Amino acid sequence: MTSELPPLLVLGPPALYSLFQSQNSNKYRFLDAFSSNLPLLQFLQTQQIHPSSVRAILCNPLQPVTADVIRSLPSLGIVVTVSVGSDHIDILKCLRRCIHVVTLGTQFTADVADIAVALLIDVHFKISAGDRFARNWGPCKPLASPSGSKLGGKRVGIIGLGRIGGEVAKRLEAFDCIIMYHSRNKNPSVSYTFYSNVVDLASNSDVLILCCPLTEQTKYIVNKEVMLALGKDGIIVNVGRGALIDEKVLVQCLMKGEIRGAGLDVFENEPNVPEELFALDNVVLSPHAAAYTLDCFMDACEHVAKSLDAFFSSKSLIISPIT
Ligand SMILES: O=CC(=O)O
Repeated sequence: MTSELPPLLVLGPPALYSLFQSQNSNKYRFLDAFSSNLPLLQFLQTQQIHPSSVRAILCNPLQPVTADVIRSLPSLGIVVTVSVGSDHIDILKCLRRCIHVVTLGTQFTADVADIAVALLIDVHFKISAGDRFARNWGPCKPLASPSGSKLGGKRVGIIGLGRIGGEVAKRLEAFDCIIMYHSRNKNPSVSYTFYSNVVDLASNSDVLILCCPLTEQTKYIVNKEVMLALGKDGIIVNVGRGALIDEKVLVQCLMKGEIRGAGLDVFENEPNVPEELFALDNVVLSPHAAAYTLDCFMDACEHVAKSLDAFFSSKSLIISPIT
């Protein structure tokens, strides 16, 4: 009987948890609050669920777990997010209430790093722009302007040399790029040049790749000054979070040619992408899908399943450090 199963409140688009649901429909009663579009308490009422019987939330970055949500659920004991980042969760409120917050560990690292490199290659070599051109290639049409230079030898500044940033660095070293970085702290185990100041990193880079978490300190870490320091030949790639960049300024810089191009997997107000970007050939857009592979989903499901099993059977949890 599904009604005897523990309720699992799902906040986030169904695509991201449907695999988990298909594997665990005999363990939990899935309550899809995201698709209902109703306020939470009203939604629970329609499901005949008392708020105090909800002990677990499964979520992802597309729907915030706010202080209000947490307050509405007096027995909440765990929030599991199908993401590495936790900026969509009111962590302080969870800490105060002793609610476990479980994020992913390394499940998405390799794929996100691959996509960061893919976005860079696409913008630099104008692959998507060339694709659009080739589809309408007529006999008298000149070729679109070529890419300026080789990728090898480019100076790549990575902002956030954590797990993903480290993998991006490894991949781009194989392309003969020169790696430098900015992080909270200098990493003594790497020989890449460290910049404690992002403007200095940008002035010495041809490419900036954002791989850091979104926090109060990193919001708009790439602002106008940083973009101007990177300059008109510079490319920005963002696989972190949209609000790491001042998006309005980014749009202006791209339109005015104050930077050369951008590869963006994340946006400030997802799912809204600034429309001005649609007409620009120097931009490659991706719908926050860097970890959208079946392999990633399977690994993530395993981690989520273990965490929820441990919680509901009162075993100790595998908690990834919150970055
Ligand atoms: O955005 C995706 C993640 O944080 O894993």
